[in-house]
Amino acid sequence: MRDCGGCEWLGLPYRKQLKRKHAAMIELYEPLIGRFGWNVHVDDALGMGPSREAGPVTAADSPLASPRAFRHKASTPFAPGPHGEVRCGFFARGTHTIVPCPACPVEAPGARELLNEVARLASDFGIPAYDEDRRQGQLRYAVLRCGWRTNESMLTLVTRTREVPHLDALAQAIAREHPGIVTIAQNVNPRVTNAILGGETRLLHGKPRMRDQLLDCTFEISPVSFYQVNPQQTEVLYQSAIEGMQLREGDTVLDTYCGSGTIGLAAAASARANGAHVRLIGVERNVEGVRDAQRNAQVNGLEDMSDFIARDATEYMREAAEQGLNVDVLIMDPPRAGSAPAFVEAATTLRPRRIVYISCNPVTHVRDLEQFGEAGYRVDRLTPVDLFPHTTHTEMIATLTPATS
Ligand SMILES: C[S@@+](CC[C@H](N)C(=O)[O-])C[C@H]1O[C@@H](n2cnc3c(N)ncnc32)[C@H](O)[C@@H]1O
Repeated sequence: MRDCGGCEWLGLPYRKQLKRKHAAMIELYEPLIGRFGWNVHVDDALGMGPSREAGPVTAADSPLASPRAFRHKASTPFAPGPHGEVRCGFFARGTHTIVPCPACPVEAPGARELLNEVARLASDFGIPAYDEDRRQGQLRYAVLRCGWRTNESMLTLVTRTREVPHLDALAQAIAREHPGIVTIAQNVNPRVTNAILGGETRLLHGKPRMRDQLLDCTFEISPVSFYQVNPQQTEVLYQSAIEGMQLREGDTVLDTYCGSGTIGLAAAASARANGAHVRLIGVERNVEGVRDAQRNAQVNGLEDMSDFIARDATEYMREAAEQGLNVDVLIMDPPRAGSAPAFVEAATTLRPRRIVYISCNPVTHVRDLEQFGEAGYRVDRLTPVDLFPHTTHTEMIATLTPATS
């Protein structure tokens, strides 16, 4: 199982993992804190507790169980076997050699087994797996999303071309065996690339989106929209981010890099539950994500107070700064590359009362926070959240306010 190349810290006690992550974040953020003289320290890492109800744990808690079955997204590449059969598992690091994986302890129960069954059925239907070296064959990847608070799941079969003989029959066979799979989609990726998904998606079975729930909101997610992989810890992340927003009646909240709208909508719903009504604007460049966000606003009864816009976030911010848009609270959650200097410049021109900056890459986080520091913002809170137990990755939340406030 360890041949898969994932979960490099699986053998390390969870307490030690959390301590290491905390120590690594202190080392990374201390020069930044020192440079601006901010009165802030890096909080203890919020680790994964035994359940949602029990809440997060830190290294100080006892006992600390090692998290299991927390990844609600599982994927596999496919490759042809010596007899033309479809093989699946993980690519051995740096190669196109498939390492089989009968079961995975960190994925949702049954997820890996289902992906293995897809490979077996594809072999039975004679659908050829894609050969990365020869660039021939059809079936490239399968991506499975499993609901956390629902029993729904969604399977995406990624193929090299649109026309694939027997693909519909494969989808129907999977659906018959697994009624919980409410969506089976085909995604077409003809490119020579390491990216899993291509630009075209079509429905093979069921409904276009699956449903899940986070922080008492319901979210519909389509096959190509972003949705966090560890829902229990996503709630911890969002809850901590919402606390940092300190929303007030009448606030305008701008949720940038908003994916399917999950953070902003959860924040608006939480404010509403506390009697405060906010206006929400979400910006995301993935059109499918924006469509999901608009539906999610409706599903949660927030459509009258929210707008979602399909745009590049930096372009949107530049225009918003030129037009003097009123923004009270800014949420940022960019991909690993971080934000852009022009985004940060526009954000500081808009001068929101609070900025909550979530990052899956602390290195680019520090880089962007430095620019905020130079433009007159200070960091008031720095919280690591362990979204990815057993790996070296740490998610960070920074809360910023204008230094003169
Ligand atoms: C880390 S995800 C965060 C999504 C969402 N906040 C959540 O919690 O599910 C980053 C998102 O930024 C989007 N994105 C990446 N670059 C962007 C850009 N230049 N402008 C707007 N959105 C972008 C991606 O499509 C993705 O949905």
